[in-house]
Amino acid sequence: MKARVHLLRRHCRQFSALAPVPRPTPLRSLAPRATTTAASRPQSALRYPLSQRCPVFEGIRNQSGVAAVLAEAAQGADSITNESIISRMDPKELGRIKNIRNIGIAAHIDSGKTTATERVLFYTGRIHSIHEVRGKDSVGAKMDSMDLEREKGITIKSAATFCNWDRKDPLTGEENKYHINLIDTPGHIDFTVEVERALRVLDGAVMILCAVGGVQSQTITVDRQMRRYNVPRISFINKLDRMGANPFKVIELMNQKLKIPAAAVQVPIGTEEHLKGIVDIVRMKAIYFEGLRGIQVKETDEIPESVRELANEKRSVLIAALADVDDEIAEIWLEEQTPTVEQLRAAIRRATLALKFTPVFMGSALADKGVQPMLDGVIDYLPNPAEIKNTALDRKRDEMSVALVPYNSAPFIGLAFKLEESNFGQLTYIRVYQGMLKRTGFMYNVRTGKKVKVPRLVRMHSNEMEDVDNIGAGEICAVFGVECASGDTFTDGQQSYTLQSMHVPEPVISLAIKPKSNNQSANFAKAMARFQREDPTFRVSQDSETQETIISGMGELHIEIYVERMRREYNVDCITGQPKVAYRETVTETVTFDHTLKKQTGGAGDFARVAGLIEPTGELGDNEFVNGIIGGSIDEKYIFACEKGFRASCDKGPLLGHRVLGVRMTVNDGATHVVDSSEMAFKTATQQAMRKAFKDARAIVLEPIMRVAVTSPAEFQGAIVGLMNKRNAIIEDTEVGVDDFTLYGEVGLHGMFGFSSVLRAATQGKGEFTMEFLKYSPALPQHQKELIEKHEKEMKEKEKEK
Ligand SMILES: Nc1nc2c(ncn2[C@@H]2O[C@H](COP(=O)(O)OP(=O)(O)OP(=O)(O)O)[C@@H](O)[C@H]2O)c(=O)[nH]1
Repeated sequence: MKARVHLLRRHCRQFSALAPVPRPTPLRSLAPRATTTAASRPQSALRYPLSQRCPVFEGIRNQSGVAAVLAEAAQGADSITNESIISRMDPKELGRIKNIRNIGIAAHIDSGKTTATERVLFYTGRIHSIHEVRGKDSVGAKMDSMDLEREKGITIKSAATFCNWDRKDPLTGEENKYHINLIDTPGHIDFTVEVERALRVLDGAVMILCAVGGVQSQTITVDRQMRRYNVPRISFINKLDRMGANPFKVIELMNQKLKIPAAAVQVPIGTEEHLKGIVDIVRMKAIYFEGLRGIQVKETDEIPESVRELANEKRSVLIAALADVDDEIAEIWLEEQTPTVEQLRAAIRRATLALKFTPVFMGSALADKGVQPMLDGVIDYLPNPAEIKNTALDRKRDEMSVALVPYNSAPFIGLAFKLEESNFGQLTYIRVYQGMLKRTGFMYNVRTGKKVKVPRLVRMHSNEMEDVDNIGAGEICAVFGVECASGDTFTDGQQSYTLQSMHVPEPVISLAIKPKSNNQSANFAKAMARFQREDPTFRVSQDSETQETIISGMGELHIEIYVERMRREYNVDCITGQPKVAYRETVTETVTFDHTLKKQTGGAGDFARVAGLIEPTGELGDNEFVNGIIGGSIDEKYIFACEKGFRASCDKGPLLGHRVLGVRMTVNDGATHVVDSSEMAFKTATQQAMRKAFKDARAIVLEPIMRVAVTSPAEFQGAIVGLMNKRNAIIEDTEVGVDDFTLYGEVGLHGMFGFSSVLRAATQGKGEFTMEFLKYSPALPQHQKELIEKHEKEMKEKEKEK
């Protein structure tokens, strides 16, 4: 089919460009044929007796309604389709859920996420005036509620809000009030976990791109994250008012660099300072934004002469792109017909939900243009909660994946995806997947087995909240006073289901930290505990030798922000050490060991003999301990001590004292003394054996390799390449734009400390860079040698001090 479509493309493009704008006919059905993870098993699965496949649900066969749907969903994630769930939904509930959208806004730094969200809140009547990010009125945008965010003009924490969008469908004339739960996420890579957790619980997303910057490094990261969680998206090219804005170049880059086909559903009427409005090329209408802050949307059939040809051309491109991903449009095309507006709109929705396509909207949030049609796009093309297949794991059935049913009348299942300390205690954000959450009701924490009361239930509006009595399936809310960890599943106590949590990246840098004065220790400890609870990428540990507190995070900015928050929010000034790279250690060869610990010089002695081998596991992941003892040469209780010794050695590797990755130890022989052997002796013997064998097994130091993107005006190209070469970077790609230059490469993290000031100096403050963890790789031999020598010297000095 695809090949034929390609062959006919040129001919059809011509045809479509000349075709008259079709007259809208009543919309028949906008229901998608396929959804993101829509199951393929047909409903006829119900013909088989349930008890044959799932004894748990034996007896439920005769039940009808919700029980039958739940039983079917419990057969496995693929046993039921979203259409089947929706078709049997109570009409009132269906009416409610069809009008809900849970969406996130994600993009590269400074693309205008917060600025666009501010407009969304204004146009939906949630706020009554617009304040800009770094605006002259010093108020700051609603969603950047922290002082630090307003001062720095960056989003640090994702913020949730909700709003209602009254919409009259232009094709059917149907009027509806849509309830939109919206999460604005930070753009900076150091706060990427905020994007991860938002995407984990949202049903759809708006990806914002800059009309000048195009596809930037962080756009690629966000693209990856959206794919990781199967999140359908619409795209919005912002900043059309900027000099050099070129939305079609951006779409070309999207098609080249992102792994999802994209095509415009709008074209601009003018760009830069001539931006006047946009043309909706699905319905072929010109749209202008008038009145205070563009609040009045004026639509006309008169497309300005200057963009008429462009609009026709881009409409053909849109149809061609859809024909590649949607059979219905492909067929229409092969028959040399032009799809109707209804067919086009339905195809865009189908393809978007099936993750095969992203429709591209455009405008300028700052110039108050294009935001309302983008909101209409959220309604038209992003899924309601019932159109997304959400799954859980059944702990009673070997973690089998089962489907969740977004009915209010189903048993409650929710995920705590974000925690925040507030003046009223811990605030826990929950996405309700199934059933209802009620104020003063009870829920059970699956991890701890504890029953907890829900004393207060709220909807969040940035840092403000609105009390509610209950929250239905498919919605997002927050509860107060519930002790839990981020990623915990809550149920009604009857279910054995758990929800998979989000991906948490490993921290890559760490530094020693302590309060300046001792009387701040209590506050310091409080702050540490809170930050750790709220942010899974911020870790706190204690160095067992120096007793120093070590904090680890995703980058210099991440750590800097926490140190600053400690000062502002807890009145604790801190002294920090130099940032350190989180190196790792591993072995590259298999070696055997046979080690005896023997201290038997009068009185109670120590005796333990351990023998076996250590080897690489083949993956730089968890370490493994294997009990290979046959015949009882080491007693079972001492084997456990051996494992403890091995794990302790892995926490503090023999080369540098950094964590060990990917090592397997097998203990297959040993000896025990009736009197002198003890758990302690076996633990110590294993540690000693590990220390020696580790080095014999050609141990190496691994360092975090970062994926780096550096952008600056083109004149600094040479300087940037020089800076990266000096850091032994592998330069993967360079891009020279009209007047800017971007370099993509991989660099060892240790070379990147202090890079922001070096870059600033080399580019007159005009260069920018982003970096994110890519992988662990062996450090260069010379660097390894230096690190090991330095570590050994420090250890000797410490020894002397003792
Ligand atoms: N010219 C122009 N500037 C814009 C537009 N939208 C936003 N900006 C400016 O771009 C800067 C960044 O905007 P934000 O809304 O903070 O961007 P963001 O994506 O939320 O930023 P982070 O969350 O820090 O990544 C601000 O100075 C805005 O005023 C636009 O449409 N046109």
